[in-house]
Amino acid sequence: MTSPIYVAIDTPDLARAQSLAQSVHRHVGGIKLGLEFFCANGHHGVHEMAKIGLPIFLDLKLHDIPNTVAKAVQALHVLEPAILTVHAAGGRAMLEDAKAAAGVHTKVVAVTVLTSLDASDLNEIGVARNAAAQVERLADLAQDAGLDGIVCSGEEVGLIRKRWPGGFFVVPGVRPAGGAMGDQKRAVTPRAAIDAGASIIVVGRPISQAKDPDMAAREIEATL
Ligand SMILES: O=C(O)c1cc(=O)[nH]c(=O)n1[C@@H]1O[C@H](COP(=O)(O)O)[C@@H](O)[C@H]1O
Repeated sequence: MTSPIYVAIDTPDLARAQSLAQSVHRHVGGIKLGLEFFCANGHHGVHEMAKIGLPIFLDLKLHDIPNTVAKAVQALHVLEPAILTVHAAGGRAMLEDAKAAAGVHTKVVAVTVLTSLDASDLNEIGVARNAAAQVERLADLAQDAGLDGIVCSGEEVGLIRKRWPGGFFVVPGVRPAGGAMGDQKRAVTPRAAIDAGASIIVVGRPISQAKDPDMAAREIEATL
């Protein structure tokens, strides 16, 4: 069975990204490339990483007016990402246009409430409800707009899976028991995320900062 672990390759250094992906490629199901990597290496970098032979999750969290996002998604077609992220807070028209602009082989998923935010952060940006209620609302919008799924924390994925049984759910910010949280605030263990209904989990620093990234990936895989 394909591993549900997508390793987040968060570095601007292409050679380091290649070496990290090579070292873990037998124990992960895909590679997630985000803003840090893409701003430094662009299309060329994505093409180079695709040579490793794993699906590419392009996490650019697009969030702009519908026309701009649709044109950006079209410009990414040539990269044929397996998964692409947009922000649900961009609204219905932006979500619909992003999905329409994506190729048939690309899953478009909407980021709901970042896993680095808690209730007090939400309150500061004018969201009075708690994270779960806000994720629920944005997940309903994403489903209505025809997206493939959402990104949320492991604390909410069980609730959303019940409302949207066929959805594709990405859970980042997971931490092995006792692992350093860093900037993550709504983290669960990889196993808890999968048990609650995650389709895939995104793991960055617990693998990339480990002394032996391959061993760290294997240890996480063994818990699933
Ligand atoms: O869209 C994402 O992947 C994402 C959404 C979110 O809410 N939280 C989140 O941490 N991420 C990404 O998931 C990865 C988590 O990295 P670590 O905290 O190092 O495991 C990073 O690449 C983040 O950009």
